Amino acid sequence: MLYLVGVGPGPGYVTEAAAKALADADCVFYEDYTGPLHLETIRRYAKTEPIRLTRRDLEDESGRAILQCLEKGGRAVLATAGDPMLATAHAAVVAAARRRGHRVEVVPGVSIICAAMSAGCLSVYKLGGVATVTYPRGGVYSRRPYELAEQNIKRGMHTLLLLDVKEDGSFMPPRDAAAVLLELERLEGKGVFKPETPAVLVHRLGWGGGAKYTNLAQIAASDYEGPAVIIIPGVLGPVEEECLQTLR
Ligand SMILES: C[S@@+](CC[C@H](N)C(=O)[O-])C[C@H]1O[C@@H](n2cnc3c(N)ncnc32)[C@H](O)[C@@H]1O
Repeated sequence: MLYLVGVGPGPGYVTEAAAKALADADCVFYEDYTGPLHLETIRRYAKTEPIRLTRRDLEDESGRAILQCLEKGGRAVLATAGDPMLATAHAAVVAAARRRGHRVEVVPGVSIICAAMSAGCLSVYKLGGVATVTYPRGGVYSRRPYELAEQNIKRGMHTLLLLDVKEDGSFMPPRDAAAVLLELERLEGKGVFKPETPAVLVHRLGWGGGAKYTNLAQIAASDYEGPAVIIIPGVLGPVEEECLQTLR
């Protein structure tokens, strides 16, 4: 049996279901490339030493170590930060295990997507598509955040932007993300990401950070560290507006 276990955005968000899955497992694997994971928390519940898997182990090797544990009849856990299935490619691990006849249970965790909407006072009813702000690869910028925000804004929807993970595993700081968005504006020129564009910055949630209602120019000049998300609000309702003013 394989359990995909989400342990939430930071220390202290482990659910009872997650704790039980960790305690009952014969093999505990974790990955920390889709979000920062508090290893001491995993160790507190697991009865075996957790084994770190890289993106390559999971995406190119199809999680072979996990399958080996399952094939010996063991109960395996793959623990991730946040929710194990939101904004990750772990559905492939689920599919690979099920194809081999193993049962799989997903133990949902508090996702940064939910946590950021809550901390940022924004209604999930108006959440449009989600995108990731990435560093240019080979000098080329992904235009996805721009295109998506443009569509969402036309529909009055909020745009939640996750931020890139660097090669060394560290998280893109918000100032770099704002700089990328302003550069996309320079390339596209449709007025989607202007310096004065209002933005909700949610940084290091669960790790002593918080939420701030600000704009892209101020984020670009800030020294907040990642991990973080930036939400570009759509049309605000009066309650959202009132609550956001408390985050200034
Ligand atoms: C690829 S997403 C994975 C989301 C995760 N599966 C979840 O459901 O929470 C990872 C991104 O979420 C954001 N993130 C993760 N943890 C965060 C935190 N504690 N506070 C703010 N943003 C966070 C960062 O933008 C990071 O690059």
